[in-house]
Amino acid sequence: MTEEISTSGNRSVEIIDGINGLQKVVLHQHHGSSVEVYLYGGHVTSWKNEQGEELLFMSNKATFTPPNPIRGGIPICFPHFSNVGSIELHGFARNRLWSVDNDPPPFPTNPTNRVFIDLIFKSTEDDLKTWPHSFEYRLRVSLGPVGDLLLTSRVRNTNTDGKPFSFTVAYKTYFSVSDISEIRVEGLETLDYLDNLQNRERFTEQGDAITFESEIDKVYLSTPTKIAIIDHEKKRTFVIRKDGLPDAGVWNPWDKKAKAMPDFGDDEYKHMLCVEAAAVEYPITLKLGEEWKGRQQLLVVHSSYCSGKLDPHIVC
Ligand SMILES: O=P(O)(O)OC[C@H]1O[C@@H](O)[C@H](O)[C@@H](O)[C@@H]1O
Repeated sequence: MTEEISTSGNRSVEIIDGINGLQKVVLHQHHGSSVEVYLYGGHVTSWKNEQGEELLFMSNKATFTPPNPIRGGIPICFPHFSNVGSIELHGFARNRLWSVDNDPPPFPTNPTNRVFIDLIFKSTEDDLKTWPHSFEYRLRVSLGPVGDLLLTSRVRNTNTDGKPFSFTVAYKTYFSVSDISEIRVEGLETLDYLDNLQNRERFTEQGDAITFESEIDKVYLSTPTKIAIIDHEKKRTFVIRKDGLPDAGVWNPWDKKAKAMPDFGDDEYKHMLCVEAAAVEYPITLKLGEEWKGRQQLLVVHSSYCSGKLDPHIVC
């Protein structure tokens, strides 16, 4: 089934059947970049540049079979990130069916030259039994004229009992990298982090860019609004720009954990890195009718990118 939502010039938004018949929305920009987002999980599963190269990692063993999460792309962790209380790891939003939101509340400015889709997720009767709060989670997925990917989340408290609720949230972004041992991440040096491999104890990072030689599972706290992932071999740098998401998870399972994961290839850890724009340290509390907004923009710049300067417009 194909449903064309809009076309303007060479830009288009279509809904088509994806893997296992799960519906996906495909956004195309006029110069050839594209994005795919599954209604299952509101999950961005593909982001391609003008040359058609995939920029996100997706495991060859990923199952697109509800109720399992999809291993790769950008799962949305909500109403909590990580393992808290009785709810499943990383919350239930990534394992539920979202809908197209045909009449979202307006944004302060209308995007020009962008293609986008609005999705909405509300909890099911079953979800209310484990997390008894009504909410509307709206997600706009938007592809820009230079191929940048912008995700905007808006969460509103719609609790009929008038009670506030608190949540944590993350865009668990799996970046595709040439070789993890050659990757550097800039923007997290000297920051405090919680180490999930050491009972979430708090430590302070050294002054150098982050490099990778073993398993990592950390949440960096109060991070800057820009983080760069530098991949020299691919001659490209991902720049994450974020708003409303002060923290950043960094995860790679490395060899032993990779082997233990049924939906992940033994060697795939070499070609992925999760950097997760998040609000974790201080949960967000919303009173009835209040709304929270958090944005992540992903850009790719060439490797002539200046080390130590997080401005993608500066080329050395
Ligand atoms: O296998 P999942 O549920 O997608 O989670 C994978 C990893 O996700 C990371 O974000 C967590 O910090 C890890 O602790 C976790 O193991």
